[in-house]
Amino acid sequence: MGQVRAGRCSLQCAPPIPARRAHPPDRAVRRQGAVTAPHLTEEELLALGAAFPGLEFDNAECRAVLLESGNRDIQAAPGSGKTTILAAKLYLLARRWTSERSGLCVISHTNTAAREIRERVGKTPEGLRLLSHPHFIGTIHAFANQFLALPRLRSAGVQVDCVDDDVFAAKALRAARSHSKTRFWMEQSPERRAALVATLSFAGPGLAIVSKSGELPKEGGPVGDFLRRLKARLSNEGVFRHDDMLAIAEDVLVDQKRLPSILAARFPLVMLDEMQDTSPRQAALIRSAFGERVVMQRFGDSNQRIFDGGGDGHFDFPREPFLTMSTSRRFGPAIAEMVSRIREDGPAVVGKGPVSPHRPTVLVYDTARISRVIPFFGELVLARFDAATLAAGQRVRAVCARRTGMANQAPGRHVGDFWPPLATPPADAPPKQANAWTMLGEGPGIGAVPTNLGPRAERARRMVLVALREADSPAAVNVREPWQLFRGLRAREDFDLTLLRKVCRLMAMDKEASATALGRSTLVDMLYTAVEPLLFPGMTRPRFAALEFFASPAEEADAEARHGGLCHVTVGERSVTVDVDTVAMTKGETHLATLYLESYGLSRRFDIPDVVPLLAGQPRAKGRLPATIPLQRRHVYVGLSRPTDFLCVAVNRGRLDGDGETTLRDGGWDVVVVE
Ligand SMILES: Nc1ncnc2c1ncn2[C@@H]1O[C@H](COP(=O)(O)OP(=O)(O)OP(=O)(O)O)[C@@H](O)[C@H]1O
Repeated sequence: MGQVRAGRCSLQCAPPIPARRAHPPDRAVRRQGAVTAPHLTEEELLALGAAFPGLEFDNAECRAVLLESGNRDIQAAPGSGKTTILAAKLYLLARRWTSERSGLCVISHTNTAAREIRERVGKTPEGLRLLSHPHFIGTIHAFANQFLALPRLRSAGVQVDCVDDDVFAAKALRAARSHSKTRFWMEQSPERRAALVATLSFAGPGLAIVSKSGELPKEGGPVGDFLRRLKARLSNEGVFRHDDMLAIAEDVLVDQKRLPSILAARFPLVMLDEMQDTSPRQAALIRSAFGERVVMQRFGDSNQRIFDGGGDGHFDFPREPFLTMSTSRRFGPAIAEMVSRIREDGPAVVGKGPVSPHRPTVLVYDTARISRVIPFFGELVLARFDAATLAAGQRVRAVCARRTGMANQAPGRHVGDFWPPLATPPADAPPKQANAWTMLGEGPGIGAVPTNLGPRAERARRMVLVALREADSPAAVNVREPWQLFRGLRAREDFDLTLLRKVCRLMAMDKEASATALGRSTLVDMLYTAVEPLLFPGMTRPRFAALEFFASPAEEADAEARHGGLCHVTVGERSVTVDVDTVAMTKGETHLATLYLESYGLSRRFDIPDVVPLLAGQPRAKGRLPATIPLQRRHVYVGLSRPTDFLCVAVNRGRLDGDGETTLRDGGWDVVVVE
C-alpha cells in the first residue's frame, strides 16, 4: 500500500521547505530573523501619487492603514478601497524590500481576489518584483499546498495527480460500485451513501479517514474496511480532495514544531485579504503556521461575510483595536444610505464616490412577468446612461443570492427562476474527471517560482500515464509514476519510444500547443499514434479522442457557462448586456448598475420581502434573529453595495404586503412595476 495505510494516513515527516539543505532552519532563523517589516513614513506616501494616478490617498483612515506596521485588523466598508490600499501598500513595501531570502506573503480567500491583487501590484516595476520568489501572493489553499502539504506528500513518496473534489468523487464512486458488498450497501440508501463515499476525507492532525457526509461504517466490517482502503489507495495514486490538503497541512504543523519559526523567517510580514470569508479553521491554520513572530495585517469586512466556513470554530475578525475604513469611494450618499440600512454591525457607510442622479429603484413584478425582470432592468439602464458611459467598460449586473432551490413557493426563488439558462444542471450530469489540459497547466501554486521546463516535462509525462490509465491500457496497470512507465516502455522490444518522447517534448516546450481547440486535437492525435501499440484493439482513434480526460479545459467550460449568464437587451439602435450571476461570484466587484434579484434562502424566507422595513429605513426589530437570517442579509448587503450609479432590487408583487410599496417610497426608493 505504500505510505498511506487504511484507517489512518501515516505520511512520513517531511522537511516543510524543500530548500532545507541549502538553508538549515536554525541558521536561516538567525540570519533572517533580522528581516522585519519596514516602517513606512509620511514622505514615502508621496510616491503613491505618481505610481497610482487618479487615486487619492489623503484620507486620514487610508493613511493610518498605509502607515500601520504592527499586527492589526482593518475593517473596511464596501468600496472603501481595501484592495486598492492593499496594492498601494505592497507597492511601497516593495520599494523598500531588499532581502532575497525573505518575502512578503499575501493570502486571499479566492483565486479571483489573488489574481486581482497580482494584477494591480504588477502594474508598477517595483510591484512586479512581488510576483516572484521570495514573495508569495495566492490563496490559502495554494499556500497550504505549496508550503505544507505538498512537501510532506513528496517526501512520503506520494505524487499528487490532482486535487479536485469532483475527480475524487467520480473515482471513489466508480471503485465503490465495482466492489460487490459495497455496491449492495450503497443500494440500500443510494443518495446518502453515495455522498458518504464521494466525500471520503482525511480529518485533522492525525489524518483519520472519515466522510464529510456522515459516519462511515465501522472498521472491521467488509464495507468499512473497503472504504478506508479505497481512500488510502486513491491517496497513493495521487488523487485528493481540497480538504485533505488542509488536513495534511494541519498534520505537518503538529509534528514539525520548528516550522513556524522557519516560515516566520521566510515571511516576516503576512497580509490577509477577504478575511471575513476565511473560515475559523483556515484562520487557525495560518496563525499556527506563522506563530506569533510575524507581523500579520488582516483586511476584510465582517458585514460582507457570506461563507460561514461550516461553523468550524469561532470567527474572530476584526480583533480590537482595529483600524476602520468607513468611506466608500465606489458610490455616493444615496446608495450608501441604502447599503447602511442593511448592515449588520458598525458605523454607517459614508458614500464619497460619484453622486449619481439615478434614484435607487424597486422593480415590482407579477409572477407571470418574471422573465421580463432582467430585460426590463436593461431597458432602464439604456434610458439612464449614454453610449459613452456604457462603452467605458463598467459592468451592468443582475445578482442573486441563490443558485438553486426547489421550494414550493411562487417563482423568484433563485437565479434560474429569473434567467433559465442559469438553472442548475440536472442531477444526473456527468461528474467531473481528471483533465489532460488542466494537468499540463501551471498548477495550483499561484506565487510559485516561474515554471521551468523540468516541471512541465514531468507534467507531460504524467499526463501520458493518466491518459493510458483512462484508456484502460495494460501498460498503465499498477504503474504509479511516469518514470516507472517510461522505464518499462524502454525495456520493451515491441515498442518504439521515439515518437512518444517527441510528443512529450512538444507538450513541454510549446506552452501554446494546448491553448486552442485545434492544438489540443492535434496533440491527442499525435499521442494516439505514439501509444496505439499499448492500447486495446477496440480503443480506436475516435474513441481515444472522445475520452472525458481530453475534454476542453475548465476555463472554456466556464466561459460557456458565463455566456449562459448574458442577457442582451436592445432598444432601437442601442443595446446593453446584463451579466447575471450569484452574489458569491460577484463579491469584490464594482458595477455601473446592479439589479439585486430576490431569492428564497436557507432561513425559509425570501430575502428582500424580509428586509423591506429595513430597506425603507425603519428601526430594526428587537430580539434575536434565527441563525440563518444574518447570513441571508449579508448577501443582500454585498449585492446592494456593488454599483457606482444605479441600484435596483426586484421583488414579487405577491410578497409585498399592502403597505409595502408605500413604505419603500416613503423610505426613498422609486417603485416601478415591471411591464
Ligand atoms: N484611494 C482611492 N482613490 C480613488 N478611488 C478609489 C480609491 N480606492 C478605491 N477607489 C475606487 O473605489 C472602487 C472600489 O475600490 P475597491 O474595489 O478597492 O474597494 P473594496 O474595499 O476592495 O471593495 P469591496 O469590499 O466592496 O470588495 C473602485 O472603483 C476604485 O477605483
